[in-house]
Amino acid sequence: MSALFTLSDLHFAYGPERPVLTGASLTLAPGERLALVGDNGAGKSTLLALMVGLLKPQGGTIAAFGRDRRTEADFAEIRPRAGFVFQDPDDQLFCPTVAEDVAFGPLNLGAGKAEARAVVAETLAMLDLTDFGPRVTHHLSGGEKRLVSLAAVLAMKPEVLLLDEPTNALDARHRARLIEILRGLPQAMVIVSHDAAFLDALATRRLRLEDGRLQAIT
Ligand SMILES: Nc1ncnc2c1ncn2[C@@H]1O[C@H](COP(=O)(O)OP(=O)(O)OP(=O)(O)O)[C@@H](O)[C@H]1O
Repeated sequence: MSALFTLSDLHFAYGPERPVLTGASLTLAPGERLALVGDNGAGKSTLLALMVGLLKPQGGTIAAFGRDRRTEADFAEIRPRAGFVFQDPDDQLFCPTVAEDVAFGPLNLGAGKAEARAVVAETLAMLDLTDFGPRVTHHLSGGEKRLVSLAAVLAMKPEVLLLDEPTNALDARHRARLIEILRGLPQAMVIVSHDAAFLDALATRRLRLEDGRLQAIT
């Protein structure tokens, strides 16, 4: 089967002084749970942002879901299909309540109110967050916000998940539950994490980002 994402020879720098990516290439195949590791500041979050067009590479190509992607319209089309769970949930959640945050994506994709309500209930239940719907998002703990940001992305039923440090701020119980949930999902995913045991439990393949390039870890 063809790759979901193919990144070829990506070059990226935020400014002229220090390049972040200097020829990074990867493919993501259906069903893979690809771990992306590397030192702080290596460029892992930057790479995820490039995959969904939040940043534009200065060189190289990005193909996703069978087509080359260049323009903002190309990336607008793939963003709901490649759900990005940000490192910081405060960048993701902006509605007054949890239910509204989780409903936002489905409503934006054209779901009716009743359908969105059903997706919210189903997604919150899957993450053991059944009673969280009416909670004020802003008042949640860091770990709770992280789970709600995952719910908000899963509610869009993406074909690929891009997870940036998903275990940050999670206690042992929720971390174990997250492993169980992710193992049960059919989607291909890219997981950026410094949590080695978490990656051991999930990854089907690993890449290290070092000096701006990706290398397989065997
Ligand atoms: N908006 C920005 N403007 C300028 N430099 C940035 C910006 N965002 C990130 N950087 C720099 O780019 C480099 C790569 O950052 P990035 O967040 O992608 O690394 P990372 O591998 O995800 O790190 P970590 O493991 O610490 O989360 C870092 O040196 C960072 O300081």
